[in-house]
This record gives sequence, structure tokens and C-alpha cells, in this order.
Amino acid sequence: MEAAAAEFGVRADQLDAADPIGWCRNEFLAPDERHGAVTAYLDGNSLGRPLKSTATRVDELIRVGWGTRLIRSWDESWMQLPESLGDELGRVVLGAAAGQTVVGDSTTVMLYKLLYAAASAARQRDSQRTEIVVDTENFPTDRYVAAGVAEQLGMRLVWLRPDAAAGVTVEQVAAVLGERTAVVLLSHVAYKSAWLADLPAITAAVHRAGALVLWDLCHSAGAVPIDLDANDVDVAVGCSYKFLNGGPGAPAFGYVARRHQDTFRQPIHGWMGNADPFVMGPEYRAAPGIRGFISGTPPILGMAGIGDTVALIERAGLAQIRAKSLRLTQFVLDWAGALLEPLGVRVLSPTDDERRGSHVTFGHPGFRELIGRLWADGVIPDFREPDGIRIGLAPLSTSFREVATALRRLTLELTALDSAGTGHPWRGASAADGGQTPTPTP
Ligand SMILES: Cc1ncc(COP(=O)(O)O)c(C=O)c1O
Ligand SMILES: Nc1c(O)cccc1C(=O)C[C@H](N)C(=O)O
Repeated sequence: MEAAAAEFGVRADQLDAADPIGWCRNEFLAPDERHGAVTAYLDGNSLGRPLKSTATRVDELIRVGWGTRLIRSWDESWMQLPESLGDELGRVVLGAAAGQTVVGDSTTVMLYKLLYAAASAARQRDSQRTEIVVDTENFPTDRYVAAGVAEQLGMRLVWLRPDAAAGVTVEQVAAVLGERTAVVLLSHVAYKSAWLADLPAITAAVHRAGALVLWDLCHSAGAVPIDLDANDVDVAVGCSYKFLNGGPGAPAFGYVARRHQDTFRQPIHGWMGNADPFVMGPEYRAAPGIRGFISGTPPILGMAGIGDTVALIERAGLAQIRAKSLRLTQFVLDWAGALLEPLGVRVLSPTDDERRGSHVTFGHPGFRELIGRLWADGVIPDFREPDGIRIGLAPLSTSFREVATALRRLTLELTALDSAGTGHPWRGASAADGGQTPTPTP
């Protein structure tokens, strides 16, 4: 194993040396090791690392914008930030012309608002349209919000049940579409398997059935090129704290195609989405355009870092970012084929480049036991129930060397577990039983 790992190490260094966007790594803040080692960070698809400029930006915001300009900053720039930042994000990351993207709320709240707006607009146009389509492999928030909106609007949920190690196909969607379909809610990249849905084909199929589509872009924004306008997407939401490095709890973005903005009505009628907030009149009247999709005070501190990542993405180029993401995920898959599968690891992500987002998920019943030891040594992927480890690859900040270091450690840990014999509770629960054997509680 050590010889093979060393060969992968050499390949990792070659890939780093030839990486056309390797320079981006210097833009990120180095961890302060006094607060814990970071040997390999492979969770940028959950919480992206901070840019150095974000530390400066936040400090400046506190001292100048907040500390000195104080309330005047609202008029000077803050009030417009949800739309101005949204426009930049739209232009660079989402393939969206100005005036259709807004930043604010958590992803969960933005998703609720846009799904509610789309579903009620679909039914208003055609009263038979009472079905919301969602899939069982979607992120919990998406499934729960879909169920909540269906309940509130008296609609029916239609469940797609894709293969857990893959994701939703256009054929599966087409099979449930009909004259009752109001909205189809899907993730562009699946949070567990990293399945990259065929957004153009699925969007077109949904439209042929006369329905609307809402894409959750949390795991694709900043890692995979997205062309919302070119594909006629209706509505979309996404996180800014993953590949957009906005920081913990940084707000979501929401996209509403211009053609829908006059008819879609979001349900949280706050004063900031009112046509003229400072009139403070008796009734809510939605602001025209994308402004009407915000509700409360824009989270200015949470937005501070997003613009710098968007600028970095523009400098690096989304095509280069996607190409590096594929090289990183392929490196992980190659390592798995050579060294992890023989130890009982199951690859739970697509091997086809066309269908793979920017992480690779492995399954093994020993992972629950192992993850704590990896984290303690600063090797940081994440664990997802029931027995998955996700290797998140953030093309702007992840090096191949870092990946090789983490995978070597993972391989060593699994080898140790493997040779520890049948005394281990997970022994024997591998691909043979489809991973169904219960995992031990830590
Ligand atoms: C696909 C997906 N949708 C939604 C969310 C939830 O967003 P939030 O917790 O920011 O509301 C996440 C991650 O947390 C996610 O991965
Ligand atoms: N948003 C998160 C949080 O506040 C705490 C811990 C993790 C998260 C995540 O982002 C989870 C992530 N969306 C996932 O794909 O699993």
C-alpha cells in the first residue's frame, strides 16, 4: 500500500505543479494551528474556507461602514447590496442577467419563499396544477420545505425515488410529469452522492409539461458552470457558505426569472420588500422586480465575503474551476479503485464526469468509528448517515497534495481496522449486504 500511495503522492505533486489555478490557494487565510491542526480540509462543500481579503473586509466593515458611517451606510450602499451583490453573482456564477438574483435569508427561508411563490402561481394559472415533485435523496431542508408548502397550499407531494448512489434522471422526472404538476424541486448537485442532474434536459421536460422548476444550487454554485438564463430556469436558490466562501451562516441567493417577477408573490411580506419601506404605510405592496423577494433587513455582515469570492471566480474562470474539480474528483476515484475498494469501501458517487459534482462519497461501516480520529488529526472530510464519508473538493482552495495526505491517512486507518479482525462490530458489513448492517453508535 505504501508504494502505491507514494506513487499517488508523486502524481499529486505533478498535478499541483501543473494546476493553472493553483495560485488561488494563496488567496485563502492559512489556519492558525494554535487552535487545532488542519492537515487536509476536505469539507469546503459544507463550509468553504475564508479568503484573506474577507478578514480585511469584515474588519473594514466594522470600523468604517458600521463604526464610522453608522446608519448613513444604509443609504450609501447597504440598502442596495442584496441586489448589487445578486447581480454580480448572477453574472459570474449563475449565468443570469441583472435584476433577477437577490441575496438574503437562509437557504431554507429563501427556498420556502420561492417554492411557495412558484407553486401558488402555477395553480393560479391553472387550478388543476396541485402537485409538487421532489426526490427522496434531496437535502432534508428541501424535502421538509416541500412538504410544508404542500400542506399550507393544500397540494400533493409526488416523490421521486432515485438510486441513493446516483440521482434524478430526466426519464424519472418525465415519468411523473403531467397536467397536475405545479413545480418540480430538485438539487443540481445531490448533497450525498454528488450526482449532477441534467439541468437543461430536466428544465426543458418540465416546461413541456407546462410546469415550473426550482433548482437548489447549493452544491454547484461556484464549482460547476450554471446557465440559468440560457436554460430558461424559472426559480433557483443556493448557499453562499460553501464554494462561495461567504462564511458560517452567510445568506442565500435567490433567482427569479424576470418573466415571472410580476406574477410570483412570495409569502413573507416584510417591510424591506415593500415598494417604499420608509413610508411605513398601512399595507404591504411588493416592490417591483427582484426587490419584492426580500423580506427583512439585509444581513450585511454575512454578505461581506461573498463579493471577493465572486471576483476570484471570475479571475480563475468557471471553466478552469470545473476542469480542476473533475481532476480532483478523478484523483479521488482513482485512489479509491486502487486502494480503498479492496478494503471494502463502496464508491457512492458517479464515476462519469458528466454526472459528477465536486465531491466524492464513500461508504464503509467503519467510517463512523474512524471519522473522529481523522478530525482529531486535522484530516477533515465529513460523515453522512448511515456510513458515508464525503470528500469535498473546493477547486479554488484544495490542493492535490492535501487530498493525497487525507486519502493515505484514510487508507491506513481502514487497513488497521481491517487487520484488527472479526472483533470489530462493523466486520462483514460491506458491499455484500449493501451496507445495511447497523453501524455502531460511537
Ligand atoms: C442542498 C442543500 N440545500 C439547502 C441547505 C440548507 O441551507 P441552510 O441551512 O443555509 O438553510 C443545504 C446545506 O445546509 C444544502 O446542502
Ligand atoms: N449549513 C451547515 C451548518 O450550518 C452546519 C453544518 C453543516 C452544514 C451544511 O452545510 C451541511 C451541508 N449542506 C450538507 O451538504 O450536508
